[in-house]
Amino acid sequence: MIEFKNVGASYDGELAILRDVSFRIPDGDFVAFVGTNGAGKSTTMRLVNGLLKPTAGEVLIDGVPTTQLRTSQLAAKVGFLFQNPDRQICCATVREELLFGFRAQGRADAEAEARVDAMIERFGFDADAEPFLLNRGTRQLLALASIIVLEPPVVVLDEPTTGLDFRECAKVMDTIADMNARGTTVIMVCHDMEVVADYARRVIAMTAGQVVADGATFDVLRNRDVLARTHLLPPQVVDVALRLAEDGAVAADSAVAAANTLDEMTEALAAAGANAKVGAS
Ligand SMILES: Nc1ncnc2c1ncn2[C@@H]1O[C@H](COP(=O)(O)OP(=O)(O)OP(=O)(O)O)[C@@H](O)[C@H]1O
Repeated sequence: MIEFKNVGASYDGELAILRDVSFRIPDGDFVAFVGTNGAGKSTTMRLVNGLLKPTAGEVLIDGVPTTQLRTSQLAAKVGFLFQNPDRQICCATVREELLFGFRAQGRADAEAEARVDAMIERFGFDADAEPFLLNRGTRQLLALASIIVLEPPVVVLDEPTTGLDFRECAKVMDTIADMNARGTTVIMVCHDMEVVADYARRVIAMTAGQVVADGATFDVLRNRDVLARTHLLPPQVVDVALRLAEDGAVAADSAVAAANTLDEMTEALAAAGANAKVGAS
């Protein structure tokens, strides 16, 4: 469990970047932080992994304040994927890169080697390839794999899909969803509302260093007031559903107005079309 209790944060000790931020993330949750540039999302991620300590309130990991945890204890609990994979890639080969975390934790044993081998096979990596010569998507996957291989209970991902094409994005996100299905808590910052809609179970929306909404993904993404305050566009299917209801083209309580996904919208429109045909005949 990750808990923020009335957290404040500052980089220079004077200017408050976060103000009175509180939330709880239970084990196994999949939470997306969304909001405008500069809202404080990355700062929140740095507080979760202990890179930054709060200037007010407390950040608790399994009930222990991050101020009382050593860096190695924090690293064992929280894996962190930087926005730019090149900030964490540092080894000469893919295999070395995947072993790096084990070496840093002093446990590069036979089990570590076996897990690294399994990871290489799973992603189809070339074990001897030089990481910096790989394309951007593969470097991002390698950075992600080097965290997953350590099996931390919590992963924090700062914009994991930035700069990836559609297929790379799906591969990275499906890997993250798979980790979550096996029990890993996932906390990510994401600017792509389609990705958020497809994968996150919960959304925390921030603006100007404060939380403005925290709830089930579509409760937040369908809330016009929250969307306006955070300058976010809803996912396209939600946008169509909301507009049709707002324009009076469909009833506010209809299945079309309630559709959140492409499947739900297709089904609702097909059913509405079938009804119209029955009515016409
Ligand atoms: N290392 C730093 N030193 C000083 N100020 C910083 C630092 N990092 C971020 N800030 C400031 O803190 C505020 C919040 O930044 P943060 O990166 O947390 O926002 P964000 O919501 O993640 O934005 P983005 O979506 O652009 O990444 C911004 O005003 C930013 O300029």
